[in-house]
Amino acid sequence: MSAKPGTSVAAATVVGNGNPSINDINLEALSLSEGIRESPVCIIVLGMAGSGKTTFTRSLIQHAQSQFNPYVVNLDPACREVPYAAHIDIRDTVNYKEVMKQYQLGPNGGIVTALNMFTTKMPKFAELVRRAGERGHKWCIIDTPGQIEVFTWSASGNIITEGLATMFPTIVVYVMDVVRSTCPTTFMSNMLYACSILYKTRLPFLVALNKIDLKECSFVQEWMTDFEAFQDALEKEQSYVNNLTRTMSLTLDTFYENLITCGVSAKSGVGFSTLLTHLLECVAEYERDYKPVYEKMRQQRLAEQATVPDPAAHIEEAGVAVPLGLDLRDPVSNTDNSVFLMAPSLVPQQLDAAEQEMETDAKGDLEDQNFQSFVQNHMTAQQSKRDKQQQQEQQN
Ligand SMILES: Nc1nc2c(ncn2[C@@H]2O[C@H](COP(=O)(O)OP(=O)(O)OP(=O)(O)O)[C@@H](O)[C@H]2O)c(=O)[nH]1
Repeated sequence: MSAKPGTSVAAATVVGNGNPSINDINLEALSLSEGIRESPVCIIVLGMAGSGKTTFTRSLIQHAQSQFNPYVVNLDPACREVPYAAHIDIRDTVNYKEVMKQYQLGPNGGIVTALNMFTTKMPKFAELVRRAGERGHKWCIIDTPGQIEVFTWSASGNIITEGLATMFPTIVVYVMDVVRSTCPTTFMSNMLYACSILYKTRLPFLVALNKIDLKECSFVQEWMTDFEAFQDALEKEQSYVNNLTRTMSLTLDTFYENLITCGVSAKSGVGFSTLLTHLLECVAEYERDYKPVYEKMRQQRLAEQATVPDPAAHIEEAGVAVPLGLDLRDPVSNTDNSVFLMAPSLVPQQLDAAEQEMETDAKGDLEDQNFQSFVQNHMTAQQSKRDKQQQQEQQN
């Protein structure tokens, strides 16, 4: 099922290949200077590729619909289709394939750059989320790209997360595939990743143990709470990293203590009513422990924005631009095919099958004609050669 066209965030000018900064978000201009709003609560859905983020987002929307009327955002520029109706869809703003083509990038570079470009529209994005809150959307659910590191370790992921957290209550849901975590070492690496995201985002964190229709998640919860049980599981595995895993599990003890986990099946919808309760706990946690920190951050930003230095004043300190190894050009300003703002109706359509066939036929005809004239020329040349030979023989 494909989503209905979302709202396009692009409207402003193109900024090179995207050079966003959190300071670009002018809080005063966004009518967000009064303080962190109560709603919508932003729920950022993260997880390893294939863990079930998109399916989870769809289920969460369904379960939260009546109570929280979620506003939905898709930030994965590379997905072909999403199984829910997104209010904002990055694919309506940035043409990921065109980004790859124009900047000569591979798939991951394309996603990062597309996200960077989207982030240059962060003020507009924040404004849309604010207005959604005023229209009665109590939650804003944000689905992120398949490649988790693209979001968690990129400047733009950081700007989006931090930007939202300084304007709205924000929490992170980490979707974990329980089926893939049955091996203690894989479980441990997944947990280390979750832990690193927690430290990086500094936001309330909920682990959704997904796919419990395929595998019960009690073993994961047991490994988190009972060190001996995890050691026993580890003993059964012959791996050279066992010692490291053992040490890590001890280190993560404190992390587990404060972690909220919930078993769900994004496919069947099992566990979602409990998950909603946990999400509300996370919101309370944000209000209690995190809001003061982010409130302080926003005050600092407001103060910084009030005293914006004149860039011209520091012109002498500016360095000299060094050309990059790659030929990174600004996107061609071409109305036919720009990387920015490709609302579905504006995207140059692929030729349909009939048109392609006609084009192929026309090409075929031309090739035929060329070939015929080549043969004709060849034969004429041969004939004139033979005539010349005959003339010479007659003269002799
Ligand atoms: N059995 C079962 N399958 C699931 C569940 N959740 C997701 N899946 C399947 O897992 C696969 C990946 O799901 P997606 O929702 O696309 O996962 P994703 O994390 O968004 O994937 P990427 O964005 O491509 O990384 C799909 O085949 C889903 O049908 C679940 O709860 N149970």
